[in-house]
Amino acid sequence: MLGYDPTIDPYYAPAQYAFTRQPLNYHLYTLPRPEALAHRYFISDDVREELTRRVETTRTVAPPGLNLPEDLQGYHSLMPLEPVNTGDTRRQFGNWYSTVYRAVNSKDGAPYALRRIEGFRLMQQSAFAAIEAWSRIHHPNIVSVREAFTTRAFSDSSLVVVHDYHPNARTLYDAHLRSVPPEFVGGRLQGPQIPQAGDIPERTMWSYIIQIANAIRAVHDAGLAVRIVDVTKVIITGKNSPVRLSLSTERTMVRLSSCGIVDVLMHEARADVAYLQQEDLAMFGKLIFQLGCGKMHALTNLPKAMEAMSHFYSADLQKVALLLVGKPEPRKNIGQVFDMIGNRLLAEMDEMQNAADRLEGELMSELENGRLVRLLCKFGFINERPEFAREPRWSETGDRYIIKLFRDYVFHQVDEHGNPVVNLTHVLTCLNKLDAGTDERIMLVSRDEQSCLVVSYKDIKTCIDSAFRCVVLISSRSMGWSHYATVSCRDGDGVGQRTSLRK
Ligand SMILES: Nc1ncnc2c1ncn2[C@@H]1O[C@H](COP(=O)(O)OP(=O)(O)OP(=O)(O)O)[C@@H](O)[C@H]1O
Repeated sequence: MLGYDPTIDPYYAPAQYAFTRQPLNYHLYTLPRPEALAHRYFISDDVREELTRRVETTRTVAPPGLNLPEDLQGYHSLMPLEPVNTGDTRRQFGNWYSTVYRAVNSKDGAPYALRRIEGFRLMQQSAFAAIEAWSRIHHPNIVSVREAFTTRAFSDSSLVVVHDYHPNARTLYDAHLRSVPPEFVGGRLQGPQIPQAGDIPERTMWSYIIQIANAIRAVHDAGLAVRIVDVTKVIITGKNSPVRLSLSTERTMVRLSSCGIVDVLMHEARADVAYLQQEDLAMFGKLIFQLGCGKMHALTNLPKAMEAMSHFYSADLQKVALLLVGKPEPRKNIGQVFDMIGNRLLAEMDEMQNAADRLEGELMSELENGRLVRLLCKFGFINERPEFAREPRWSETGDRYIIKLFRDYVFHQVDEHGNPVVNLTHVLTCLNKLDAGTDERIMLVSRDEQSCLVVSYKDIKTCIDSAFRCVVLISSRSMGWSHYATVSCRDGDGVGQRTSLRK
């Protein structure tokens, strides 16, 4: 591609385990595109990078020596999503040691997030009833719960709860409250980063509040309680960049993770749901104070926390936080939060619709690409086959000679000095016209300039279809498939014909 410099490699090193991968230039397609061209052929670089990173993360494998089970009740390829430590630094879930793994389900081949709680003994099967109730909740701001089981595969008695997997998810704690020591990035010293009150813009705070409140409402409406609304258990699962930088801020998607686990762990305690729902609200209020004040222990001194919040956030936001951490009372419920946030909800809706519009736009620019790839594959299958070399139809007097000439016309253009012309727009235009089979005529000239043919895209399309069907037929015969219906190796308009083959 024009301007492609393989030495400039936007190399991305995944955070968890380093591995080597082939350099991939994310901007490969975008350079030849003139800025003035309104129509864009490919999704934007930031979306492509984000999605590529997700795919890449999904395919990372666990380093050797972790001694993980090969099969865990139908899940394989376990990969820890957090450092697997021993000793004092081990990660805890309440009073239990816990680790989150990614694993692939053998039945559907999809990756899932498995939270393992160590040293758990199931006393009553009914403890899993809550998981069934949770698996019926499908909400954009809740990480879906799939199933739960106990296992001895880790050489102990563990509880495993399976959730949907969101590659590259980060907890709110990691994103906003974790202190980062000074470090060298690309040869430059950066940091330290110490979270401060007011670090998170008010708009983002409202977005978090609305999304989490929305999730809590769905859970309460289903007669359940979240039971753990915590900065380490709310994950950021994606970012929608602004439609236009000047118009809006980036919108971040957050989801409650770890749902259903406390219900199983505390099954025997049998607490009243209304009481637990009040606890959810208090935990939610605490989370707002933590994020607003930039520290975990914000609520140890409420007046000080309020003062810090008042410097950076509106009175409305403070009111919501205060309501939530206030005394539990029967009339207090998550609906009250929505009564208080009125207009902010509309702003959030605007952001969501803008984000949806933008993604739809991105989709539009990729819409034709699958079709063009299929066309290019057809081309690849039929062009330059040595077995056709002696066939008269591919010779200079044969009807399929135009496929060769057309290939040169599309890909092997040269300028007046004989230098290659690399013009993606020309290729895409030709392929689109070919796929549509337009009546437009073009002049195909052989390299030695001895032959010259004037043909329409429709003619070329017919030729390519016929040649491709011929290749498919020969290939299917060699595989023992008998010709069943309409495949024809003869020339003719193959448009709309279907191929069905039977062994
Ligand atoms: N459903 C999920 N999909 C993808 N990643 C997840 C999912 N749930 C959790 N994670 C990731 O797994 C890691 C560990 O999650 P965990 O909830 O244990 O957070 P934590 O910060 O380690 O909290 P704690 O200190 O309480 O252990 C985090 O990086 C989190 O982003």
